[in-house]
Amino acid sequence: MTKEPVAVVGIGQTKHVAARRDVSIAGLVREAARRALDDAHLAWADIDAVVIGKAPDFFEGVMMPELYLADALGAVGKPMLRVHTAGSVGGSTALVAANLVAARVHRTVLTLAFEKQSESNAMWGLSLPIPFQQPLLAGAGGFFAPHVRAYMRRTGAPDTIGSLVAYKDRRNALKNPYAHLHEADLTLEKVQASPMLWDPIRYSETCPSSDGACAMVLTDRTGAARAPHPPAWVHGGAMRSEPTLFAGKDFVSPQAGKDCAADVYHQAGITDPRREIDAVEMYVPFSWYEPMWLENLGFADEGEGWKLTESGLTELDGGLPVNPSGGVLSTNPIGASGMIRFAEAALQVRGRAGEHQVDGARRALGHAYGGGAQFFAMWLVGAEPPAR
Ligand SMILES: CC(=O)SCCNC(=O)CCNC(=O)[C@H](O)C(C)(C)COP(=O)(O)OP(=O)(O)OC[C@H]1O[C@@H](n2cnc3c(N)ncnc32)[C@H](O)[C@@H]1OP(=O)(O)O
Repeated sequence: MTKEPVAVVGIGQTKHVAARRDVSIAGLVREAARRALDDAHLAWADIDAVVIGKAPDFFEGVMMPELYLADALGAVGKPMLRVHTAGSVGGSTALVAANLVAARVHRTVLTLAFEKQSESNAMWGLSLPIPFQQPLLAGAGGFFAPHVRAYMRRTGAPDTIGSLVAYKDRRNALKNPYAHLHEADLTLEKVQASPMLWDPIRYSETCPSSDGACAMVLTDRTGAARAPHPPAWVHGGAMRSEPTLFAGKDFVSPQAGKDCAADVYHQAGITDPRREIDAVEMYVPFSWYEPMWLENLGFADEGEGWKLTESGLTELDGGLPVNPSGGVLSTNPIGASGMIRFAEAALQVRGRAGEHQVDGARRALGHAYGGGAQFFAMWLVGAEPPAR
């Protein structure tokens, strides 16, 4: 039996900020969900199931928050499911929801991901005291900085690349009203002069810690036909995982990421991603991950990703715009960040991205990764229904 085509008919985000002190976690998720329903012109009663995701409970210090969120998300009396794959969870959550529609288990599913990091401290939440480990592994930046160094050494990339990415993404964020950081007076020189946090990652080359939520309404062909705005259609979606550490693990370009991208392209009939994909929302928490993922996702040959960044190809008006929304570098409510990438890709092909719209975007890739670069989730969405 063929799969049911899956359409994204509703998208909602909160305005991401350092601290949403005016709402509880329940209030935060409800705000995003309400906006997604409004976009789809649907009511809570139209939703058959809810799939929710967030990163580790350690981030807010609230154990299993989903246990009390059913009411806020209109899920009382309906199936509700939580997904967890660390930082990639927003992407995996959307894929689990999409698969429920594709398998005809449910017709219309609300999917949502969130993080309210102001209620904890992600840096120290991510510095787990594992016995016999070197003690200076401070936060995600401390973990990923050596892999960035390895990339620079392997490729000979000049040390200006990271600042070019950061400057681009922060300027794109100025066009996105939901982005956390709006630094109108930032210059490339200021990025390059910002304090070094985790060598070679500077303050302006790292993501902030954000409070935020993102929600989407996914539905079948019948639901899409009733939608008030053009839907985004899922052409391919995949997840892959690998352990944090194993002999031969390539931290610069993990095999699981390559395999995940290849699977998505195969499902979507993409043979030349650089030319066939119009916009990419890629999970870049530290700026150097843009050239690294350009290679991992098959947009550039190994060792060449930084050249695409340097050439301006990934700018909003370039041939392959990367993170038109401002990306994770401008907004990082960790659990929600993967879903924001998926949602922003969908906004692009729906033609509803506002000021950060990529002209004529017909196919876009949403990408998420998490853990020790070990969980990957991606989807490719299009303006037209899938041909097969
Ligand atoms: C899979 C993954 O997602 S891996 C990534 C996981 N996430 C991280 O590692 C988070 C990395 N970031 C951090 O740890 C912190 O944001 C730091 C260290 C960069 C800054 O720490 P703090 O100064 O304590 O940040 P805090 O959240 O209190 O924010 C203070 C102000 O600085 C701003 N800010 C925070 N980070 C940044 C940044 N990188 N660049 C510019 N401004 C920033 C905030 O918006 C806030 O401004 P506001 O008061 O006007 O809203």
